[in-house]
Amino acid sequence: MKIFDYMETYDYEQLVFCQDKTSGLKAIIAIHDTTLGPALGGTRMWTYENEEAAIEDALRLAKGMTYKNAAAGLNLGGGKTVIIGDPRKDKNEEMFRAFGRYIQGLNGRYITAEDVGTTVADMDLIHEETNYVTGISPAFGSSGNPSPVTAYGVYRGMKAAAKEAFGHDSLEGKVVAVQGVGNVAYTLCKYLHEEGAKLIVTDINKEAVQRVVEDFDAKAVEVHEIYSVDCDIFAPCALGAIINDETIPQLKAKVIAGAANNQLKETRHGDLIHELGLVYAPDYVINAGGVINVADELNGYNHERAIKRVETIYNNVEKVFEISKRDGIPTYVAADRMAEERIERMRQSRSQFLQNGKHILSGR
Ligand SMILES: NC(=O)C1=CN([C@@H]2O[C@H](COP(=O)(O)OP(=O)(O)OC[C@H]3O[C@@H](n4cnc5c(N)ncnc54)[C@H](O)[C@@H]3O)[C@@H](O)[C@H]2O)C=CC1
Ligand SMILES: CC(C)CC(=O)C(=O)O
Repeated sequence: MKIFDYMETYDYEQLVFCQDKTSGLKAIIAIHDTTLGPALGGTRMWTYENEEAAIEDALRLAKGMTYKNAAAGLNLGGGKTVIIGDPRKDKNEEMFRAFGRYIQGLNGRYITAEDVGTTVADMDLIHEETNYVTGISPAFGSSGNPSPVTAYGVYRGMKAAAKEAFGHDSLEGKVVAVQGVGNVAYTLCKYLHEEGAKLIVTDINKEAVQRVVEDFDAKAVEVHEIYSVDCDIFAPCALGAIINDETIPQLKAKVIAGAANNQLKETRHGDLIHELGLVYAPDYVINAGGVINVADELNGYNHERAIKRVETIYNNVEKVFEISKRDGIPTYVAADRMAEERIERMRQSRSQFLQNGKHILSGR
């Protein structure tokens, strides 16, 4: 990968490599765009096949955060971190504190939160070194684990997608196939079960599967079977790139609505599902609940206010479908358009106060 070419093509601002020999920290912070405000996005810890895969993941996820935050109406830019390592074996206190010092060094350009492979306890360790971290323990007046709120947003967005596909937003009796039943999807399954949906689930972690089978009467299938099961809604809630050439022909669902980031392997897969008439709720629109929740901390956390804002995911998904139908474009393009237009509007309105590159009041 030619890093500067890639950064220039997709307009990335900054890529930071962090290394600490004592703790074993190897982290990559990607900051995509800070037009709307400081870049906010989680820290993922994962065992990447190689360094290039880690860099690519950080870059793709950071860009997704720019679009997610913009589409959710937040005054925040997009960034993300990946830490290379096995979250079950390689974590230690020094690692997260060293990482916290790197974040502090960015002086507020990047604010972190948890993501796959990291926990509230890890965020608390980062917080020992910097205030530019969200989703720390509620004891600090923070919002804690974002996953349950992400799940609520996905549930609301799924209802909006069901309305588009089936004419009403009730999920009672609908069969939902859930791929990956970790932090977000466990709570999502709870909402779906409570509404009377039937669940088919899979996960590489057998204990996680057992939990939803027991708690929510879900039917378990093998990992490779989840794409082809008879269902109304496919909810990808594990990792990205699962909408691809191999999986699309297998899908029986009419709706795709789930929590995973970067669900489309390539943009052409978004075109393909559109042509096939599938109703796709774009990933970063439907899974914005967690970031909306942690972003609320920046104003002094208020749970009710945050949840009210998460409710708007329903309307945002509806808006995407409207733009898609109005302009005859796939929903992923409609979502990008919605986000890009907001960023551009804000860029323009800010420039009203600039003359020759300097602010007209402060002269800076
Ligand atoms: N946690 C949050 O608040 C947010 C999460 N997301 C995204 O949602 C997705 C899920 O996040 P979490 O629930 O927090 O992560 P998690 O790590 O708790 O859950 C993911 C689950 O997927 C399973 N999994 C991994 N590969 C699999 C495969 N090939 N087939 C089946 N299952 C597989 C894992 O075993 C795990 O149980 C991720 O893509 C994440 O980036 C997006 C927005 C916010
Ligand atoms: C987990 C969130 C708080 C932020 C994030 O990184 C995301 O939405 O993907």
